[in-house]
Amino acid sequence: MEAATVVAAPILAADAAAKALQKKLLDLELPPFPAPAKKAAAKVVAAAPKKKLAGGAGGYVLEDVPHLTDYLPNLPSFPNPLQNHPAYSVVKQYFVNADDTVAKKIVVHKGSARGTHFRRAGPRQRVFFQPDEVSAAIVTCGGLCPGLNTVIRELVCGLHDMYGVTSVVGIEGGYRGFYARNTVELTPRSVNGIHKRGGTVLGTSRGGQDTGKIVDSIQDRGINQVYIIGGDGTQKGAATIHAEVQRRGLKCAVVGVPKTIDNDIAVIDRSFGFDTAVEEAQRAINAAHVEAESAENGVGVVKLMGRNSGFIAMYATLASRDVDLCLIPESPFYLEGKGGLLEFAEKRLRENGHMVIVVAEGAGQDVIARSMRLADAHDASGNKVLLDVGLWLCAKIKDHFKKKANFPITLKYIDPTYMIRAVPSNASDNVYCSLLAHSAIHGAMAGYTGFTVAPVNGRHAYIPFYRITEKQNKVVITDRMWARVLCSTNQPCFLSTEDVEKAGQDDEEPIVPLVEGENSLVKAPPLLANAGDGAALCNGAA
Ligand SMILES: Nc1ncnc2c1ncn2[C@@H]1O[C@H](COP(=O)(O)OP(=O)(O)OP(=O)(O)O)[C@@H](O)[C@H]1O
Ligand SMILES: O=P(O)(O)OC[C@H]1O[C@](O)(CO)[C@@H](O)[C@@H]1O
Ligand SMILES: [Mg+2]
Repeated sequence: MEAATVVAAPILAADAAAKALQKKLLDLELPPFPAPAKKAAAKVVAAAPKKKLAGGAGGYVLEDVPHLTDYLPNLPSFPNPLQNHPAYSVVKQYFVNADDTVAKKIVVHKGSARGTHFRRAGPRQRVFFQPDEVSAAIVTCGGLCPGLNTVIRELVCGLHDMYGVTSVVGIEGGYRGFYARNTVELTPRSVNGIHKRGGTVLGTSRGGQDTGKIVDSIQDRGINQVYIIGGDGTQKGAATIHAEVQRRGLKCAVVGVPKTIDNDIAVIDRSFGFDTAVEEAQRAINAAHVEAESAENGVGVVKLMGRNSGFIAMYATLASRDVDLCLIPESPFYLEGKGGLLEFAEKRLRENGHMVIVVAEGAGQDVIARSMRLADAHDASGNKVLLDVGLWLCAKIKDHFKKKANFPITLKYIDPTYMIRAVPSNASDNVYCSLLAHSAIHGAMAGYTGFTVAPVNGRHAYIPFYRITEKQNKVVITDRMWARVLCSTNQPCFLSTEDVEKAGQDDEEPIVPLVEGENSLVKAPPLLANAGDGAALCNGAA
């Protein structure tokens, strides 16, 4: 059962809309919390999340996150110990204002509603945990990602250095570690230097998410802050853990820290480790380019990670500028015939004598499955096991040119998939991970729970789990960023009008093209006035 969603009202009808909204929100109040239950008897089935919405003038909507006092109304609060911390005492406005929020959408028009906002992350004046009362646990789940160790380190050190928390344990081997393994004690000393290593010192896994047993373990061990680092699957697991913790009436903050090399988590700006992965991918693309350039009709093929979302391939392509063709899961392609991949490869080789192809591992899965008549297989977490698009593509290209008289090619295949995620995070990801960990700690100490922390439009925010898990972040192929890729590679877009229409169907808000004099504020300069063809093609680039 899902609570009603509030629709943002236009700014012109602000007051009336706000009143109607307030009335709706009153109806959405959480029901009184049931008496604390002991343990779940059988398998836990998560209830649909109750949305916590607050409305304001001009169609403003706050999609708030749960707070421990929602179901434990008499919890005492304490002054934040940070205000006596020598490092922070000089900061003029260290605590965020109680009503600070972060806008989901920052490009607006004169008549736009203010729209969805999230609670701003950061330290609060009052906290709901005494330092010596906190018993924190950290777990990492899903695939590896650069920066995991940095987040672990900063959670331990941040809790210790900012709030004086000394009891932190690590759960080993992902979700199943809660009930199948002992915990490891984490201290600033034991985690010192781990940020310089790839992987996760806690270990990770897929599958094994048994909510009942996990919450039993949380309850039995007296854990009252859980930091869960992982991707979309992990955040879904965290949502069910939070729902069960709340059902049992436990004073335990459940905090999600989003991790995904694929950058496939919705709403947030980008996920940690992504920057490092793109940088690492450059090394493989460079190698492919060198190999291709040095051979007669050299073809370099690089396969990069990206199960359902092609961000790594897209950004690596844009960064490199040596790529002739970028294939991602979101953009279908075909091999044979007019406008197909093989025709393009032939043309590019005739023009340049070499070419580089970057392919995301999730690209072309339908085409391969059809050609091989294979049944779906899934991993322990339920993710589809991918067919090897890299090997398949190489075989198809080789076959094609073998049949051509006087067109010998030299093809080199580079598969650096695990190499780009098993490295330590770079400097920018390290700073990002540190801030993320701090924001997570401030939220938990302030009593917030059931949230994922991440930057939204450059500001850290607390985002309800349902917002993060309801859909995956994907490359929008009708957006300007993908156009920039096509513009830089000059590859065919492979799309029919039907494909383009279908691609636009998932867009959250309908795109209204600006028409000069009608809905545009500024009279647009004529295209090509001061620019070359390239600039006109990429017109509108932000
Ligand atoms: N719908 C779900 N509900 C509860 N738990 C889930 C769900 N989906 C996945 N999980 C659990 O979350 C953990 C991680 O999931 P998964 O293997 O899909 O990786 P992820 O967190 O999505 O990270 P990534 O995809 O970046 O590797 C696993 O232990 C899995 O069992
Ligand atoms: O082989 P594993 O560990 O299941 O991970 C592979 C998957 O994990 C990811 O790196 C996401 O974390 C995907 O890009 C990739 O498909
Ligand atoms: Mg995932």
